[in-house]
Amino acid sequence: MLSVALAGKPNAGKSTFYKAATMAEVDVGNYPFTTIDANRGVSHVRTECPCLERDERCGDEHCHDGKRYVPIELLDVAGLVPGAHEGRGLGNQFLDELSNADVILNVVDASGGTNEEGEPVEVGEHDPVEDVDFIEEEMDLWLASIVDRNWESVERQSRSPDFDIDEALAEMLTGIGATELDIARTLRDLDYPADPREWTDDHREELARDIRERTKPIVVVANKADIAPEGNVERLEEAAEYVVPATADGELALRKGAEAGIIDYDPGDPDFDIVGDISGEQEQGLERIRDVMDEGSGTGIQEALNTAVYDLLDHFTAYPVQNESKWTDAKGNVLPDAFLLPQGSTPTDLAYAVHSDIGDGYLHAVDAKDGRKIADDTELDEGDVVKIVSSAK
Ligand SMILES: Nc1nc2c(ncn2[C@@H]2O[C@H](COP(=O)(O)OP(=O)(O)OP(=O)(O)O)[C@@H](O)[C@H]2O)c(=O)[nH]1
Repeated sequence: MLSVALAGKPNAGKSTFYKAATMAEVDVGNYPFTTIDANRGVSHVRTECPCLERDERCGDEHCHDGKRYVPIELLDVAGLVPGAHEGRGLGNQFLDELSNADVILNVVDASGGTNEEGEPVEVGEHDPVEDVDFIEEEMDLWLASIVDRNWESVERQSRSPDFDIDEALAEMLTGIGATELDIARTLRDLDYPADPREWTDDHREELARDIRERTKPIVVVANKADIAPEGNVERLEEAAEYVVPATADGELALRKGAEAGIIDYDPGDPDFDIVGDISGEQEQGLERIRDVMDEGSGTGIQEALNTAVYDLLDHFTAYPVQNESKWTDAKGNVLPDAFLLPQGSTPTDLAYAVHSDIGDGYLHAVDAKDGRKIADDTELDEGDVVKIVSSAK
């Protein structure tokens, strides 16, 4: 499962985001409990279900009337303060938790109501743009320290006649999610000496920064947009490439309201309806949330997760089925599974995502939308429904 990590200063709203995004709004068959442990839970990205192209909706728990929720893992990493990579506030332990993440959501307090240490100050007093750079810097320095710690070993290996720097670096960095391809691409972009003993600190820092950018891309969540002074969100949008204005508090209130049957809302909806009895005070609170939703893409929580997975990681959703005309599995469930795959994935990749035996026994695939056989090197697309024919049982 893809893994998305929430990072940021203390009090930026990570736990609120996490609570809202892992609430059991949609139960997904294989993952009945949304919380795996205290700070690791199941959340979802939202996409359009292919059942919208048919007369009937799938009607089960992961599809809400054509809104399809596909599981991902969400990690809530405790607040990071400047100097985290040197261990300040247990920061290096927390940074290590990012090793498993495929993409980072940097939750920033866009209201400027918390200082660089995450302590409360007057709203507008702190410049949230600083919090964009600081997380990147701490992550870069954390990675640089991993490279430093292991450099002696690379130097030692370099004395061997069959030394290969790509392999040595890949071995060092697979733990933080770097592949040999990431390393090869990074080394192609860097100007560096062939002998590791001639590398300077600058070479190592550059390597760390480049690998970090490749393996831990960042979406900035401009949280507390409901109370952010004018211009703050716009300045954040200028400071980083991917910025999503959000209200984590707002999303939590909406999900709780939906659970209690007071409001009609599905995660990621651009708006909500009040359908139950509520007090004047509650209504005022909900209208403030609506103001934020009107400005951006809903509360921003679903949008942030979707941006991370579909835009930054460049994944798409494919649906394997066993019966290509009914789009069902052996038990008759319609579109029972959805898989997130990187762009460029083929039917064989989908087969392997389903199960390694299905992948090993792959014979051919059929596009369930038109019933035609798909060439093995076809790049699948968002919403493809595919029957895989495999010799595996
Ligand atoms: N106004 C407003 N307040 C928010 C929003 N999201 C979270 N908060 C508040 O911000 C405070 C901090 O939120 P948390 O979720 O505990 O922050 P955190 O980043 O997890 O903090 P640490 O656990 O210390 O790292 C709480 O009082 C939240 O209610 C929001 O969208 N708007």
